[in-house]
Amino acid sequence: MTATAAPPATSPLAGHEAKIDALRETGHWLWQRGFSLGTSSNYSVVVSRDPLELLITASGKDKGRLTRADFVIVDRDGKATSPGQPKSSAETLLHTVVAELPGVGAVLHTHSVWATVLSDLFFKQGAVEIAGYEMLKGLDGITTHEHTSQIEIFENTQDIPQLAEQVRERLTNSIRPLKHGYLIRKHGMYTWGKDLDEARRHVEIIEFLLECTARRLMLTGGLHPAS
Ligand SMILES: CSCCC(=O)C(=O)COP(=O)(O)O
Ligand SMILES: [Zn+2]
Repeated sequence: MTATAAPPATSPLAGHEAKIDALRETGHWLWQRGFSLGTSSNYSVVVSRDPLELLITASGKDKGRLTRADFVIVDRDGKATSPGQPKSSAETLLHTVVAELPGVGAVLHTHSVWATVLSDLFFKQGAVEIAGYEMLKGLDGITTHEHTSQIEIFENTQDIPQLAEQVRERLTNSIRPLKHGYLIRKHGMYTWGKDLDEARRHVEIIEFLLECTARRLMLTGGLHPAS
């Protein structure tokens, strides 16, 4: 990752250099893994809780080569906190809706091949069901392989406010709230964590589990995810 100029002292980004560089390094890592190719994906960290403010990637940037200028500070409504900043991610509201949850410090959106394919293959079932894998224990709060995780799938849309409201309803659902992450059909994955390290771990773990699911289907020749 190449060094780029620090934001000027008058910029709303001033003082956030460490978080910016951590997100830049995250983008480079996700790009290397093939999870954030080209301009796909977006990433955010919470920089203020009350009022809620996020540091988020600007829209349309190559995520493998983010510069220190490729970031925006937004409020809970997804609006830039001051004029003159670049346009924030087109999916900003999908970050703010998750970041509103207490305990969330970072949100990562990726576009891996396996998440994209499985989000379509399992769309009619509503979720990818993942059960019995030791690697499930890499997800916050899971302590045994004897666990079933449902990675829910939302239909893709360009109407991000409407999708954000659907996600909000599922995040706050009292019976079975979304945990760890979700998929958007033929699009990608959202995951989050208490901080950037945990969100990165969740990306790795969920991607591993999705790849296991997909490769198992390919080897066994059928859509029998629970068998
Ligand atoms: C070729 S990626 C299409 C847009 C998208 O899904 C994405 O994740 C990146 O959008 P952004 O506005 O955050 O650059
Ligand atoms: Zn996307």
